[in-house]
Amino acid sequence: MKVGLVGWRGMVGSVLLQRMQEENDFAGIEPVFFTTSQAGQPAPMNAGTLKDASDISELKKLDVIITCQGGDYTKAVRPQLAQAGWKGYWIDAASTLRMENDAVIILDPVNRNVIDAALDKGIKDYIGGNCTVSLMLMGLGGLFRSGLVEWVSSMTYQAASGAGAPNMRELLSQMGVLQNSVADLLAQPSSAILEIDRKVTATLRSDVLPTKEFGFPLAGNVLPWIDREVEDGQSREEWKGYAETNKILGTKSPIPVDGICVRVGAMRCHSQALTIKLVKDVPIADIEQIIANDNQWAKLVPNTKAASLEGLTPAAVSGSLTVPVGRVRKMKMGPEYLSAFTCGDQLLWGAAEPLRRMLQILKER
Ligand SMILES: NC(=O)C1=CN([C@@H]2O[C@H](COP(=O)(O)OP(=O)(O)OC[C@H]3O[C@@H](n4cnc5c(N)ncnc54)[C@H](OP(=O)(O)O)[C@@H]3O)[C@@H](O)[C@H]2O)C=CC1
Ligand SMILES: N[C@@H](CC(=O)OP(=O)(O)O)C(=O)O
Repeated sequence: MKVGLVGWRGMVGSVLLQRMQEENDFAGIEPVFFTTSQAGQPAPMNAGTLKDASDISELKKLDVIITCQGGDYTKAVRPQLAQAGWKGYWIDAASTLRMENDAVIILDPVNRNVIDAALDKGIKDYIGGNCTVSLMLMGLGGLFRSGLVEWVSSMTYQAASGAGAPNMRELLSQMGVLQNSVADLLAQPSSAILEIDRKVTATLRSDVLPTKEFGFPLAGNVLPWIDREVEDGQSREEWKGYAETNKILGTKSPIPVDGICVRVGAMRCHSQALTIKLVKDVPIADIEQIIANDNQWAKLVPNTKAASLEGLTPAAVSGSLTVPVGRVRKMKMGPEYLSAFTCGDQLLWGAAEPLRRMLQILKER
């Protein structure tokens, strides 16, 4: 199987490559590495030289193309390949094709049935889902698939990495500038906290903080809008919650999913606080079993202070495939109202992992 890799050098692509190497996914495939900017330079893994990612005649030779290059690349190249009669499989991290009728959103621990049915039908485009949606479903897919969810409100706490590598750097730079602005006062245990706070706030509001990427301070702040405005006052990130969840699950009658998506100063893990309206009163022990037994990555965290602070945070989860789900309890609104909190690495299950697993599914067929 000849597999083309486009965007392997970027942040998502590097995580993908690393995971493919860890899982020995290169066994049985012939990788061909592409670039939009460095054609002719040596490819990784001694795989010859980098090919031009806009060269349709080279791309046409491939059985599978995996791209993490971004939506503009998808928009430019996928139609040209179709026009050239290419019949291979297209596996993509970008959102461009997700909602197309002849594309599937891939998250195989949750929707392997949908993926298999699409492969049987001859569908060729397999697209990774939005990170927030994928992470919610990795944690709580069991509840959805057991038909227990009437609706979900998801309030997110999304990491800087979702906005890109330069944004992660900017967050850290902002943290450094804030710390420096009060370093002398912090060094004196007797200094007044309100003086420290006043200086930090002045720095946050000044133009000394680097804000080229986010446009605003993220360190010491939260940003209650992600992506562009769509309709009804929603952000596009919030819109994806409903659209992509239902497409991934292949629901016949859509389950309402809505909430507010917020950027916070975490590095690469998205967290979400969920209010779930169940279709009926289900004992909490049964709910915990459904969550814990759904897939090998979802991990139930006991609803205690110690366990939550130990295991249900970006600091605990970063770099791991585990998707902890905790704070599971019935809410005061009534026995059908469930709260939960989940956290996951948005570059792994939120981006790279579903892509490499899709390639494995193709190899098995
Ligand atoms: N960031 C995220 O959380 C998620 C992103 N996605 C999708 O993946 C796409 C890529 O995202 P992301 O990986 O963050 O993008 P990056 O900006 O990290 O990488 C994209 C491309 O930029 C080029 N590039 C230019 N300079 C550099 C450099 N110094 N180091 C590395 N690459 C460089 C590379 O292309 P070349 O080698 O051709 O020059 C690379 O493939 C997004 O557009 C989005 O569609 C999907 C889910 C989550
Ligand atoms: N929008 C996400 C990251 C991302 O790339 O999402 P999508 O794959 O749906 O474009 C975030 O900012 O956290």
